[in-house]
Amino acid sequence: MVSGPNFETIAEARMLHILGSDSVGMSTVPEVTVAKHCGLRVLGLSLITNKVSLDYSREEKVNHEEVLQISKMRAEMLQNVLVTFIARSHQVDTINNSNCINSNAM
Ligand SMILES: O=P(O)(O)O[C@H]1O[C@H](CO)[C@@H](O)[C@H]1O
Ligand SMILES: Nc1nc2[nH]cnc2c(=O)[nH]1
Repeated sequence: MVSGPNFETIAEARMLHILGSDSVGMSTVPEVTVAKHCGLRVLGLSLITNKVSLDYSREEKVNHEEVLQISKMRAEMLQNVLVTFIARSHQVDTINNSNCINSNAM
């Protein structure tokens, strides 16, 4: 994680890569920290929107417009992932609750 608001420099990206990072973001970790502080259970999902450059000779730079564009392109797919996840967790809860009722009845 980098705190932003700027994207990581190539040196920072290289350091993160050497430390074993597969991806980098700005907001997930602070959001999870606040959510846990408030006693919430958290499921983190990250959409990877762009490549991070590790190479000084690479011309392309990360930009916020690209992040927004890819996010818009993937919004429906993410919505489907979430709807499926919520529906399946509800099924698991229902099965777990019915097991509790059955075992209580014995
Ligand atoms: O940490 P993530 O969700 O990648 O968010 C960061 O990425 C975007 C930068 O384009 C900004 O919205 C910033 O908050
Ligand atoms: N730190 C960081 N956050 C991002 N959020 C979206 N793309 C990026 C990125 O390349 N770096």
